[in-house]
Amino acid sequence: MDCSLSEYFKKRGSIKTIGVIGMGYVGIPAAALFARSFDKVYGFQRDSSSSGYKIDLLNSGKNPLKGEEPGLDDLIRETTDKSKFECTADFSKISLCDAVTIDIQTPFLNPGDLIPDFSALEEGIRQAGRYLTKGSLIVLESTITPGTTAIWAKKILEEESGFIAGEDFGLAHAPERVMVGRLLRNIQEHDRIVGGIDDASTKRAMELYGPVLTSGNLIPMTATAAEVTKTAENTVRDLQIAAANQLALYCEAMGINFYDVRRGIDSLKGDGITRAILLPGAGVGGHCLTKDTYHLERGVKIADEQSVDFPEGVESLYVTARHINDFMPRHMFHLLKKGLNRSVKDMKGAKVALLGWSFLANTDDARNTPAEPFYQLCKDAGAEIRVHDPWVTGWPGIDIRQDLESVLSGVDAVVVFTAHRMYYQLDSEKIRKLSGSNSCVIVDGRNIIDPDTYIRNGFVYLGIGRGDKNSHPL
Ligand SMILES: NC(=O)C1=CN([C@@H]2O[C@H](COP(=O)(O)OP(=O)(O)OC[C@H]3O[C@@H](n4cnc5c(N)ncnc54)[C@H](O)[C@@H]3O)[C@@H](O)[C@H]2O)C=CC1
Ligand SMILES: CC(=O)N[C@@H]1[C@@H](OP(=O)(O)OP(=O)(O)OC[C@H]2O[C@@H](n3ccc(=O)[nH]c3=O)[C@H](O)[C@@H]2O)O[C@H](C(=O)O)[C@@H](O)[C@@H]1O
Repeated sequence: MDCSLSEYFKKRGSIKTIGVIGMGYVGIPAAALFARSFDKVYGFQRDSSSSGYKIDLLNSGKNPLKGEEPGLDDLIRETTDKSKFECTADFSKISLCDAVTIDIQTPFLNPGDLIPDFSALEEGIRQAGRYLTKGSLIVLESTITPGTTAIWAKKILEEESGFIAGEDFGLAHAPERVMVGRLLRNIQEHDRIVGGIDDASTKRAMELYGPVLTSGNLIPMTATAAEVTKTAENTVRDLQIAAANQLALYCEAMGINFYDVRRGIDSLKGDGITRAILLPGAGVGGHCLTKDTYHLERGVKIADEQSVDFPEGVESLYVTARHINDFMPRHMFHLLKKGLNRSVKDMKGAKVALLGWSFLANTDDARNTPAEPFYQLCKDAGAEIRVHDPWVTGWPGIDIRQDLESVLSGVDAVVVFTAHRMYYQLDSEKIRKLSGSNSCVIVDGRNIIDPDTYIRNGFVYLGIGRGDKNSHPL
């Protein structure tokens, strides 16, 4: 009689060798941290044209991720030097692993139809299924539609392996909660949601994640609850940002300073009073908040439980929040137009400096950057737009420069899209001289400059949420 899954795990003993599929922003730090706590980690990366280069780079001890990631360069060098972390495209080595985690991208090509592009994820899961062994554990870390682990992934793994999940191998979902710029710290310090398809899988997954946590705690639940937790926490964050963006648009319309209102609202303290007025901005980008709402919405739609009881004909609050956040680059375009009108210049032919292409400060991650729709609006309106970013060195079809002075020389307008550290040092006098204009427009999408300094220096200032300054006297 075949033993139970728990007995398989017991026979195999403690987890020693781990596989991580997908060497990206999540997989690389995850693999490096596992390598510090366990005997051996294989980083599985398909040898694709866009990412295959990472295999040799990582094996030479180098970090493919740019941007500031404290501790990651050293950890990669240390673990590869000790041959504890090895990157490979040979998926057969999955058969050597006691546990395999999957960190592959899960984008939506067109959120409108709620169909995610799971093609890459499916390929990775099939590879895992092909080579997994009895008594191993498979953990999906990618952010996925609720219901994916226990239904879709389970089916594929069983098809490929001929084994049964929950009997021959463990299966769980343990979502990553990292933020670019603090990847290592977040993996170690955030509480870790661990959701197995059964108790034995959950317990085994806790053995996998426990050793890498420093201050974080393990939070066990079911696989589907873990999927809802992850997609919902990003959905709620997106909603909070949309609330701040909508309030900022109202403050602009009413001629008041959003940041006065925010300080006022935050002053109300006391039991049970919680509030988090986040920050309005030029838009919401990244690989997660732009898609996880749609994973949650899809999860509700495909769940075979009873249909959701919701007000007739009312759009989901969460999808409305997505629309508000996706509107912000267009609002930035409206502010720019207003500024150029005030400095008696046409958008057509205007020279515009766009500062910041990445979606987040001090990183090279520009996926779903809100700067792109803004760039397109300006181009379609006939403006000549130049892009600066200190971290993003290339983007298809966009000339991104690292020389700020060349981007600023002779411009009619400067638009701040990303709060990169270096932009806090922008000098209004220097920009005025470089632009050569006595009425240069400056649009602050991240509240990083002081309006009065620029207004005193002859700029036409506009800022998100700054209704008190956006119609200042010239
Ligand atoms: N980037 C972030 O800050 C966070 C991302 N996540 C989630 O983690 C998942 C991964 O995201 P990222 O690491 O940012 O994506 P990424 O695009 O940076 O990395 C994915 C990696 O997997 C590789 N890959 C794709 N298909 C493969 C296959 N079949 N076999 C082997 N390798 C394959 C890609 O070449 C790439 O190197 C996504 O679901 C995302 O939503 C969750 C939290 C934070
Ligand atoms: C619930 C939560 O905090 N989720 C985090 C989020 O991190 P992410 O890398 O997407 O960065 P983020 O700080 O949410 O910023 C996303 C976007 O939103 C914008 N943003 C952010 C905060 C704010 O007050 N206003 C604002 O406009 C940022 O400029 C950026 O363009 O999504 C990550 C993910 O899931 O990838 C997740 O791991 C992180 O913990």
